[in-house]
Amino acid sequence: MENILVQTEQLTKAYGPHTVVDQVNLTIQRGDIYGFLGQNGAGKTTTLRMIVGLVKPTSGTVHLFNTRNPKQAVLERVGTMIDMPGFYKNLTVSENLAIHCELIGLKDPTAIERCLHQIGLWEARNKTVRKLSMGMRQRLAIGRAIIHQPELLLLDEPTNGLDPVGIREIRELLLQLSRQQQITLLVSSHLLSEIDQLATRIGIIHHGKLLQEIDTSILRQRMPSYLELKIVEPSRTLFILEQHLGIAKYELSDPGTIRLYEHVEDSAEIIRTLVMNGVQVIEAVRKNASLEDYFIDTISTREASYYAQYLAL
Ligand SMILES: Nc1ncnc2c1ncn2[C@@H]1O[C@H](COP(=O)(O)OP(=O)(O)OP(=O)(O)O)[C@@H](O)[C@H]1O
Repeated sequence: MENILVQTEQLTKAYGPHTVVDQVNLTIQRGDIYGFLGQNGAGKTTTLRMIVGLVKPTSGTVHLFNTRNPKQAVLERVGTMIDMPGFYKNLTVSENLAIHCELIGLKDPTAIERCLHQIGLWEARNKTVRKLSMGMRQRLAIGRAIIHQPELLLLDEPTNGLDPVGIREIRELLLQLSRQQQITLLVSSHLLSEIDQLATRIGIIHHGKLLQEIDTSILRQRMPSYLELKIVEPSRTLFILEQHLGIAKYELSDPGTIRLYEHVEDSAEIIRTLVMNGVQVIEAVRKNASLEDYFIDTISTREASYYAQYLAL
């Protein structure tokens, strides 16, 4: 129980007739980098808001740090960046942090300097916010959320609106906060590649329902590999695959790309048979299914889901 920082039970939010978060049971353990994945409007922000008490659930409960005083726990042990934060744009980075410390009653004289180093803005401490790049502003926002050294950090779409360099900087900062400061992270995102490179555990929310919660290490072990063929004549290729090789599990992802999920280890034999039958194979690569494949499969019709069957979910 000590290691469970957040646990929701049947957490539900309805606005009028619309249930936007629907009986969500989510668990975050100490040390997790929990990637909370969902498309726009899936219910991520509403769930985060309910966890920290900004929105009252219609039903269900949130347990935070297993404490009887969740409000105090939120103030002292949780950092949040849920709504796009405003800054005093004509004041410097340090001044903005100082104002924030005043507001939250943080008296620690070393807090600002420590925080500036953590977020990589020490050199930029005397710049006005107006002059910062989007990525630097986002780091400052994260700085505000961690200045009181929380154990748990909740970030809603922290890489929204950033360019690839900014995205990488935020990812590195979050990994560093997790590894060096031992902060547990809950990061919502619709950017799958981002979560893929960051999370130790993922939860997939779709139309308000938590469809899946799984450790990424387990997911990676279980993800099927496939052979991706780039070919010129798909119908002829499929005919040969089926008739000559007895392969039935495949996916035609675009007219010139076929993914084979069976007999992947026999790739040399497959290519040889295709070539001997006059198929022009432009490329053949063995790959592991990605988080994106898994996500799309999870939110699509579950009954027809190849991966769900494969993983016995
Ligand atoms: N205060 C509100 N009143 C009515 N509907 C709301 C309110 N807040 C959120 N919603 C609706 O709830 C649904 C879920 O919104 P939420 O912001 O939680 O989704 P999200 O997954 O965070 O998506 P996004 O990334 O677009 O913010 C949306 O359809 C949204 O319009």
